[in-house]
This record gives sequence, structure tokens and C-alpha cells, in this order.
Amino acid sequence: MSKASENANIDIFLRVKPVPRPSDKLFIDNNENKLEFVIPRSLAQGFVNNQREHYEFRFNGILGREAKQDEVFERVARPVVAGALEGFNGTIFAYGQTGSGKTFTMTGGPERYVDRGIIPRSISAIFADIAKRSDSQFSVKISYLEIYNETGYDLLDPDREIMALEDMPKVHVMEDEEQQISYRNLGLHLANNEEEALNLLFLGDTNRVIGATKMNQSSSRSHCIFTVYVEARKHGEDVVRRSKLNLVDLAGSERVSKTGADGDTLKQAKYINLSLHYLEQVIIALQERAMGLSRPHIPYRNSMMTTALKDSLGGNCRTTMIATISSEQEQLDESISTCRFAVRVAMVRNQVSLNEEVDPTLIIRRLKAEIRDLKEEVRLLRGEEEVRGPLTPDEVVRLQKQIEAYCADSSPDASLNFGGSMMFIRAAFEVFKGLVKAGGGTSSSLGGKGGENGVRSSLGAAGNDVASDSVDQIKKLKMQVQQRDNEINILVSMLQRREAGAGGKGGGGGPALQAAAAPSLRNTVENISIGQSASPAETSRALVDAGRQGMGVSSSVSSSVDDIAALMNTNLLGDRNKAFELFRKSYRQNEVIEENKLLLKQKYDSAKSVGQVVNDSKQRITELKALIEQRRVQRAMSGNEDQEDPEEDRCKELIEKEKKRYKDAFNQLRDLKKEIEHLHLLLEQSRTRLQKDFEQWMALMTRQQQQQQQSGMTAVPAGPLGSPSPLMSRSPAAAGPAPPNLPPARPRQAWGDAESDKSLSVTPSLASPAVAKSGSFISGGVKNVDPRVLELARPYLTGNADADEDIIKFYEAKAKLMAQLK
Ligand SMILES: Nc1ncnc2c1ncn2[C@@H]1O[C@H](COP(=O)(O)OP(=O)(O)OP(=O)(O)O)[C@@H](O)[C@H]1O
Repeated sequence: MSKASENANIDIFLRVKPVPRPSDKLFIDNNENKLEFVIPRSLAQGFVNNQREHYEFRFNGILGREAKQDEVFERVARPVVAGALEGFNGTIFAYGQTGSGKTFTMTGGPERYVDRGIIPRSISAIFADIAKRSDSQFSVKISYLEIYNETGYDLLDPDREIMALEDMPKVHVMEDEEQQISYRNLGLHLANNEEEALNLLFLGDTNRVIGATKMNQSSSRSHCIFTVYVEARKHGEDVVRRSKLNLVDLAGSERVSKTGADGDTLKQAKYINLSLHYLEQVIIALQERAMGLSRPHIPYRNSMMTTALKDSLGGNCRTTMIATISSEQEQLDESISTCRFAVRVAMVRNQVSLNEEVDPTLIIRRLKAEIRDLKEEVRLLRGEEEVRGPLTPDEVVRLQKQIEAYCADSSPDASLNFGGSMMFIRAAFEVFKGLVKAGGGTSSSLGGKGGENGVRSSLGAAGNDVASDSVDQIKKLKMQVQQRDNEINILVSMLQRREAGAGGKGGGGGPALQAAAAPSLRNTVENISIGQSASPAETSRALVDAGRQGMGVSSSVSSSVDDIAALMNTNLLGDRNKAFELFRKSYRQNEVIEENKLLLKQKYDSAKSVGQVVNDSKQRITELKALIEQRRVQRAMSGNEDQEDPEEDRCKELIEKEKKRYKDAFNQLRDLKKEIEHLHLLLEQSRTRLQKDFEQWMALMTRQQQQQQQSGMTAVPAGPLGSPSPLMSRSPAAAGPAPPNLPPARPRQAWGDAESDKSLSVTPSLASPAVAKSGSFISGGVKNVDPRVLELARPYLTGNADADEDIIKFYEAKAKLMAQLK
């Protein structure tokens, strides 16, 4: 099965997240790839080992706070990705506490193109490399698995549950099936090109995001495995290379005791921590095995995640770990424990081998073709050719199609078989001749004037002047031209669509859900809106307003307060368009959306001018060629064809220059196309998020209004009270659902510790665990909360302390106002 085999340790890299106030107890030595923590004993309380003052960890590489995403990709991922294309399995996994930058490193920031993470960059690198390698035929498939509470979910088909851990023993029939079992139900999706692969990534991320709200902000509590399966067949060989590239974003690694988790959250945390605990056990067992301490059993099967990553840990895989830490003082203990884990991982030895095997179907196919050719040769040599009349029109058409397919097949293994008949062979030569004369365009040369009839009419003539290398040349040129034309066409049509969209007609689009079902660039650029009938003018005015207001809920609250008041008082909730405009104005990601739209416009403008250069160059080359041809004809007519022509030489030089210009511009255009497509996807994702968040916000607002009506109170605008509406406050849950790409409220910041819990002065009727835990806010200002206020607030409590604090403050303010009104 495999030829080469090497022992390789898992590489470990450290990435340090930039933070406003980095701790001065942490020192990076880039020359030595060393990280040191120097912690005075007085500060060490609570650390894992507070006897020590000095910790030192070495890595294969350190990516400091200033490291950009492209550097991270080049240093960490590029070698693993290159290996996957050669037939070596690869895994890159990110490990670190919640908020330390795992998702940012693996997937990237959700808004900016430059913030693309390892996964989209790997996809680009894979397809760029495939495009350069004409010696093999590649097939790329993709799966995207999320493991949450020991259950697997197919992110590319969210209705499909992969399997629960409890079911595993039932299906564990054979040991070597283990790897497939965790993937039993996981869909593999063919990606023919970069665009299709990126679409799958975005689809999965969107499903992850949507799932996250369903599962109560679980993104930091689930493991995600994006896998690229590469299959390569070398032309003319019977071997196939298959490799798997796992790109893994693990759940946050912080310890349960620190998160203050309880109830359902505890269950999640326990599962996550359990699976990370099992990961640690696997690593320890592997470490012991590497050190020669006999310990044959590696407990992969304890959790779904370790089962899924069995190959990556101690198996046949080039694995790289990226440990992410946040360099704040308060996170030092978690950072130290992440580094400790990384150092353990570095001791694991994998057995890496080339996944190459002879493919019997390829051998059978090749042998069958050989037999058929030989049989036909024998018939020809024996002069057993069937005596029959000339080719029928149907036979000519079939022959042309066969030749077209042959020319279109880039593989050197492509074969053409005429059934051992000289009549067919001659006819085929004629078809090729027609192709050469027509300049290589198969269908045009066959389908037009010189098509069926043309070929048929010339079948009688001798056709032996087509050299076989011209056929190859034609085939290659035809493919190149076709490919370039396709790419240019795509860009031109994108530009046209955009221009049509910018014309302003019908900018309202249709219901957003329709737009989501059939996302188009125009929808994305023009309609970052879900209004059903908002006119383009209204939409753009609102966008300008929103742009002026700047970003973030907090900055826009004051200017939106009147609007909110109006909304509450005049029941504007019934008017979705207006409500949406209000919501969007204060949406925290609005600025980034605007930025991306602007960037997209700039990219389109550049694409337009570069496209112009491409077209001009093409035109110029055609003109220069025609000029040379014309001069040659003139010379031939005057009998001077052998005479040197300096003008022709000059034209040739100019053609070379133009070709270079064309090539440069073409490459630029191709890169721009990629960026445009990526921005398109980012905007589409933002639009989906915005819409989803709006729906939830509306639901919450409506619920609140109904509640007020039921309790006989008039709707009171939140803003004029001086206390922002809970729905517009800065707290993620209170502001409607937080845009899911933002970090969830960190439990340790939001929840008080056991000490402050004791000082709670709330009534027992307050069932919300968050309020029960919210020692910090209770002790920090709202000490004597009126139980009636708490009763009123209770239906809206979210379980998030920040949000609940805002909600209670809101009801307090409202109660005060009601009292004044009486
Ligand atoms: N290197 C970085 N540069 C700039 N911003 C970063 C960097 N790393 C992380 N961030 C930002 O920090 C926040 C938290 O990062 P991220 O969501 O990637 O953390 P995480 O470790 O994946 O957390 P979780 O376990 O909750 O998924 C995000 O807003 C992210 O954009």
C-alpha cells in the first residue's frame, strides 16, 4: 500500500493573540522559538503550580501578536497542504482556551478578505497547485463535521446526525473500520474548483453559526473538522494516491472550575472537557509509547473526537498543532496549561507513509483497451476489413463527436478508436484537417459552414497532411483558449450584472429568503436588506445614514433612541421594513459590511480596467499577427518571400511584449476574480447573519410588547428613560442575539465567584441561574432590587448575566417612570 514511511513528531506552533493589555510576565524569544513566563510567587496564587516562578516552553515556531494570517498559513499550513497533494495525510489542529483565536486562525475573521484563515487559504493553495500539475488527474472531496456533546453533525447537511457516542459499540464491528465509523453518515461533497470548495466551507460555517444559537452559543463548545480528501492519478500509470487533510478547530480548553458552568452548560462543558480530557489521555499514552515505556493501548475510542482524529494522533499523518493563547494577565494560567499540553503533543511520533496503491480498475481499463486495439490491429493486418459502402451521415456525426471528446480530454491516456476500419481512419484524418484549418475550434469547425457538410464533402480527398503533434498542439491551445474565455466570460457577466444592479432598477429585489435561496451578487451588493418592498433609494439612504453613524450598538443607541421610542409607541413592529432599518442602523457589524461593499466595488472597478487591458492586448496581438501575415503575402506576391523584413521582426517583438502584458493582466484578473468571489461570500454570510439576528430581535421585541400589553402596561420607550432598551444595549444577548461570529459572553467575566454568590439579595423566586449567579452586578449597584421588578423581568431573563443585568435595570427604570406617572 505505501512506499515511503517516516517517523515524524507532531510539529507545534504557538500563536499569541494581540490584546490591548498584554501581560508583562510573558516573554517571547523568536530566535529560540521560546516562550517564558516569569511570575512572582506573590502573583502565582491559583496557578497550577504556584511554587514555581519560571516556566519555559519551546515550539517549532512562534507567531507573535503581530503575525498576519498569510504568515501563519505559510509557516504552519503550507508544508502540510503540499504533503497532502503528494499523497500524505495531514492534520492541522488549533487548541487553546475560548477566545484565544482558534477560529480566527483556522477559518479566519468573518469580515475581511485579508483575515482569511488556514482553511480557505489551504483550499486556494490546493487548487492553485492542481492547476499547475498537468501530469495527474485530481479529484477533491470535502466533508465538514461538528462534534457537540458527543454527537456528530454534518455541517454540509445539517439534518443529518452522524452518530452518537452511545451508539458506537453497536456499530464497532471491526477494529480497522474504526476510522470510517465516526464518519459513517458524513457526506462527501465533490469540489471541482476553488469556488465550489469555498462555497462548501461557507455553507458549513453558516450552518455552524445558525446551530450555535439553537444550541445556546455553543460554538466555543464544539469541535469542528473540515476535511479535504485528495485523490490523484498520474497519467499513464495505474497507481492512485489518496490523502486526507483534516483542519480542526477544537473546543475551548479552559477548565470547568474556572468557567463557573452549571446546569446544561455544565453538561456541555463536561462533554467538551471530557473529550479534551480524553484527547490528553491519548496524547499521554502516545507520549509514553514514544518514550519506549510499554503501553500498547491508546484509548482513542473514549470519545468521538479522538476516534475521528485517530490517524492524526500517532497514526499515518503529518500533524501540526497550533496552540493559541491570549496574553492577558488574567489568562496566564490557561496559557501555561495550553503550552504544557503542546509540549506533550510535540513528543508524539506519527508513522507517516505515502498513500499510494495500484488501482485494479485502472489496470482493467487499460488492459481492456489494449486488447481491443490489438484485435483491431490483427484484423487490419489480415485484411479483414468489412466490405461496405461510404460512411453514413450518422456515422460522420458520431465520428466528429468522438474526435471532439478526444480533443477535449486533457489526459494523455485519452484514446481514439475507429474500429479497425481504414475508411473511418481516413475520415478521421479529414476531421482533424478541418480542425487545423479552422484554427483548432472543434465545435465551430465542425458545426458551422465547414461542419458536417464541409467535412463530408472533403472526405473523398486524401487526408494525410495532418501531423500528430499538431493535433496535440490544437488540443492544448483549444483547452487554454476555452479556459481563459470561460474565466473572462464569468468576470464580464459579473461586471454586467453589477452594472445592471447599480442602474437602480428593481433594487428592492424580493423577499430576503428568496435571495438567500438564490444568492446573487446583485442581491449581495445592493440588497443587504431584508425589506420586502424598501425602495433602492430608501435602502441606500439608510446605508449612508448607517455609515455616518459608524459602528456598534453603543455608538448608535443615542441616535436611535427616538426611533426605538417611536417603534414601541406606534407599534411599528408591524412594519418590518422600518423595524429592519432601525435594527440595521445599530447593528454592530454594519461598518464592516459597508467596508466590504466598498472594497467589492473597488475590486470590480479594478477588474473592469484590468479586463480592458486583457481585451486590448488580445486585440493588439491579433492585429500584429494580421499585419505580419499581410506583409508575408505581399512579399510572396512580389516574389521576395525569402527576403528579411525588419518590420516583421519588430511586429514579433511587439507581440512578445503584448503577450507578457496579456499574461500579467490575465493573472491579475484571475486573482481579482478570486477576491471578488470571496467578498461576495462574506457579504452573503453577513446578510444571512443580519437577517437571522433581526428575526430573533423582532421575536424578542414582539414578545416583550405582548407581555406588556398583557400586564396592562402601555409600551414605554426605553431610550428616554436614559436607560437603553435591553434590546439595544451592548450586552450580546440583550441586544438580540449577538452576531454569532462575535465571541460569546465569556462566562468567567460574566459570572461572579462563589464568594459574591453569598451576597445575593434576590428572592428565591428568581429562578434564572444567571441572576442567581450575578453577584457582580447585584453587589455592584442594584443591590435592593424590588421583588416585583424581578417578577416582571423574569420572563425575559436569558441566562446571561450581562443581559439579565440590563433587563432588570430596564424594568427598574420603567417601574420608576410608572410610579412618577401615577
Ligand atoms: N490574531 C488575531 N488577530 C486579531 N484578532 C484576533 C486574533 N485572534 C483572535 N482574534 C479575535 O478574537 C476573538 C476571539 O477569537 P476566536 O473566536 O477565534 O477564538 P476561539 O479560540 O475560536 O474561541 P472559541 O473557543 O469561543 O471558538 C474574535 O473576535 C477574533 O476575531
